[in-house]
Amino acid sequence: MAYHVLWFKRDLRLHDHEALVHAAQCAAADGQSVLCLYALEPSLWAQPDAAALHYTFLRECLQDLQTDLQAQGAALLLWVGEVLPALDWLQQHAGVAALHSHQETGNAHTYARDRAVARWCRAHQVPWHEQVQFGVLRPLRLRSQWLPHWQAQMARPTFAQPAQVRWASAGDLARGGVAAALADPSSLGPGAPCAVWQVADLPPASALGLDPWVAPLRQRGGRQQALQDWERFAHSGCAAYRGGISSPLSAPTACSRLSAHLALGGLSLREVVQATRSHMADPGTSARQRQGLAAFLSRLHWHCHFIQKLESEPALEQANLHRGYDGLREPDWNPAHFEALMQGRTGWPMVDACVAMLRQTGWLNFRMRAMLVSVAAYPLWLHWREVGLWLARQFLDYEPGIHWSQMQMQAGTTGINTTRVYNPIKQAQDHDPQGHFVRHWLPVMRRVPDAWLFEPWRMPASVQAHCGVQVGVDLALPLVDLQAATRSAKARLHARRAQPEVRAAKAAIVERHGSRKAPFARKGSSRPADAAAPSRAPAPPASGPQQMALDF
Ligand SMILES: Cc1cc2nc3c(=O)[nH]c(=O)nc-3n(C[C@H](O)[C@H](O)[C@H](O)COP(=O)(O)OP(=O)(O)OC[C@H]3O[C@@H](n4cnc5c(N)ncnc54)[C@H](O)[C@@H]3O)c2cc1C
Repeated sequence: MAYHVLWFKRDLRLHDHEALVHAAQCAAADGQSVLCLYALEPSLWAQPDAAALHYTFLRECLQDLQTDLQAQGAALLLWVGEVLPALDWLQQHAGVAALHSHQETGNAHTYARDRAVARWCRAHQVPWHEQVQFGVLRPLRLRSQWLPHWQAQMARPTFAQPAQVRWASAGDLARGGVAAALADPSSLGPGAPCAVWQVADLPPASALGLDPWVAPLRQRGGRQQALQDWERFAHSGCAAYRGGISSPLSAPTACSRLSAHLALGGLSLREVVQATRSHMADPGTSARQRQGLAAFLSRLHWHCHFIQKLESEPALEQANLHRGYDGLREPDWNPAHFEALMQGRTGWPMVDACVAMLRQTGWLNFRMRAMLVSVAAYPLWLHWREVGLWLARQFLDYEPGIHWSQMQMQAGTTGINTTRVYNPIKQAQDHDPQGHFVRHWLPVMRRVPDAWLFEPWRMPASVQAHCGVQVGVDLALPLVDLQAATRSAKARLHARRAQPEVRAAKAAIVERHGSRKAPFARKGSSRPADAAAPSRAPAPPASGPQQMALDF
């Protein structure tokens, strides 16, 4: 018996799972069964953006998936090894009628792996049916096609889990010899992969070579948790969304906290978009909640808008989007600055408190992420790539398409965005005026008097002695003079930007990656433009400062 292999990737759910629906239809048509496969690929976990934090969350997602599959009588084959040997092995022991999955816009490693899988499928004449995940278009020939595509994808009805699926059950696999062969390690070859049937039997993070640190206050993964998080946001959090998402004090509850669930697919983006719209249309939803949901909906556009950039330009994970910025920061890499940033010892309390929060929770709101990158990229003059790898390992919701596009945008190397520099002292004054946030995450700041909250390094020796805080010992001194270093960084960036060849190359980037239309009809409106007829012609590319303006 050959199987329709349903390869789960970052789509760990059964609801609104197009690849599952398609696999079930194909299996029903040719009298075969659907075999569910998840491959825990050691090579992927060896990449510099991987962390035990992600792995722990993944296991929780897999656990929910396995429970849901078991309730259907389906087995989940957990292959601990690379995908190609898994396919080889299944082909040899059972036969692969077809491979079914969602399209993935991942990192360079998964991109190369998917190309290898495509070659394998061609060589073995196995059809690979890849379904669209998110509102990302492959291939995107014209950027103006993107918004209509996003709208059409989000308007499609969600896929209910098919009632009748011929699943490969544990019993079928045992009878077909697959389970028995898997139980016999010699059938898998020397040194190599193994397969388990229970998530609990997956290897620990250390076996994958991962640093064991896992943020103790992180969010939990899995479909059930994702649904609970959505319910919390839809019924209480969203009322505080507008106005609440900028301060790191209010953001943890005002934001949806759905990003990690979207990254591993515990929720489909479409189901979130549709649930948001129906909640907005519900007469029981207050005006304040509706405003919050409308602003949230705009972020769901941005989700795919940014992933589309990586889909269209896979190199942006490693190289400047605008190659005219090559060599700008590279020669000046300062390991001491980077180390101090990672340790939360920059000397700017708001920055150091964010690093502490990130380490404990695996999450920061958008503004604080942007501030961290801005501090790294301007006054500390660090190249975005290493900083981005470090942050990728800290963010529970690491999504390569959003992450690398944002890293470059905040570092000023896209060539099409206005330079945005976040002053960490001003951010503290605006978003943590009483110092509740910094004092929570940096206990030493609790001893610093209010008058010195924003610039504690200026405390006179007598004040330091009085409050028992020695600057340079208990609190780091700022690594550089903020104003002077920022001014010099901006001047260097702008000098590069002014070069004729750099200016000349900008238009092509706007054409390929620029946003075409703000998701809102006008600023302040609670009516999302995406509610308009999808056939409306998109506006011409924006190239001014509003290009990437986010309505914070
Ligand atoms: C340097 C940097 C790196 C980032 N890396 C990631 C990442 O790896 N993964 C990730 O999901 N987000 C990333 N973001 C975007 C944003 O900070 C997070 O999506 C958001 O903080 C997640 O919390 P939330 O789900 O509560 O967001 P909400 O505000 O509730 O937003 C809902 C969803 O919209 C999307 N979204 C929100 N803001 C943005 C944005 N600015 N750009 C694109 N999509 C957005 C996310 O999918 C998010 O889950 C990054 C931002 C910056 C500045």
